Amino acid sequence: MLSLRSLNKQYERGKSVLSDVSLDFPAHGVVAIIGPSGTGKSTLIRCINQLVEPTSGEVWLGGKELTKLRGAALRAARREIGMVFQEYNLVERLSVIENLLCGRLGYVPLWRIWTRNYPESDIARAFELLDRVGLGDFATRRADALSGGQRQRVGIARAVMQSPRLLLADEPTSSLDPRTSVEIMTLMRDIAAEQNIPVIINIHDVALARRFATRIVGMSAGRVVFDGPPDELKDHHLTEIYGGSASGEWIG
Ligand SMILES: Nc1ncnc2c1ncn2[C@@H]1O[C@H](COP(=O)(O)OP(=O)(O)OP(=O)(O)O)[C@@H](O)[C@H]1O
Repeated sequence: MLSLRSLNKQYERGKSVLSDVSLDFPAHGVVAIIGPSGTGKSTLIRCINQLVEPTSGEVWLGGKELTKLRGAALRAARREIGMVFQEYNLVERLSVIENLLCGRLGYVPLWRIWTRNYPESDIARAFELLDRVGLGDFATRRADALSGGQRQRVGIARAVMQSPRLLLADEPTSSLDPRTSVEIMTLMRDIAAEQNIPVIINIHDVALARRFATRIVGMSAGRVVFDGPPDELKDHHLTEIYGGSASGEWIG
């Protein structure tokens, strides 16, 4: 479904942030990408939807090479990839329901956005999704009056409004308390399964990755050093990914 071939990224000449990353992702399931800070996880996720342009290598989604696309063709391909952000990226002064409708931005003509004249079917879908993420009573509330967990629920619903074939999440729980983090991971896993799409999540918390992922990709210094199911991720892999740690407190 999604295939990364020999991806390399250098923001500065001679300094590789991603080195020869090749991964194939299936059409279902939760893949967690783990690794220490600065190891290139966000860069990898952003190379998938081309928010970051790889220095070399290929990204294929559903038979299309995204790395070759430009302009309107790239925008159309990006619509098929939903993204959930650590800091939610909501439009703070807009209502919750309008934030969801922003997920249709790539699909409806701009005049409809400017005049806030969305198709009835989009509005109905937005209300349906709001109910699904447990915020049915919050439609008219401004985004800046929500808690972090509620914001992330809106972020997830907005991403699903795009009708994506793939969901990416960049540290979606880093700003949340442990209980809310579990709720958000549960929601992402379940909603992706309901939509029949895969989800790829960058995550610092190894315990959450183990609990929710069907597959874990471990990165170190821009390279993939582990790729397998959670029960195959052993302490020596974690040592390779994170380096030696006396406390081992990150081992979930
Ligand atoms: N736009 C940029 N320009 C230059 N360097 C960048 C840019 N974005 C990221 N980097 C560098 O690339 C490296 C990898 O960053 P990246 O954000 O991908 O890592 P990460 O594993 O997601 O880290 P974290 O877990 O802390 O978010 C870092 O050294 C970072 O400083």
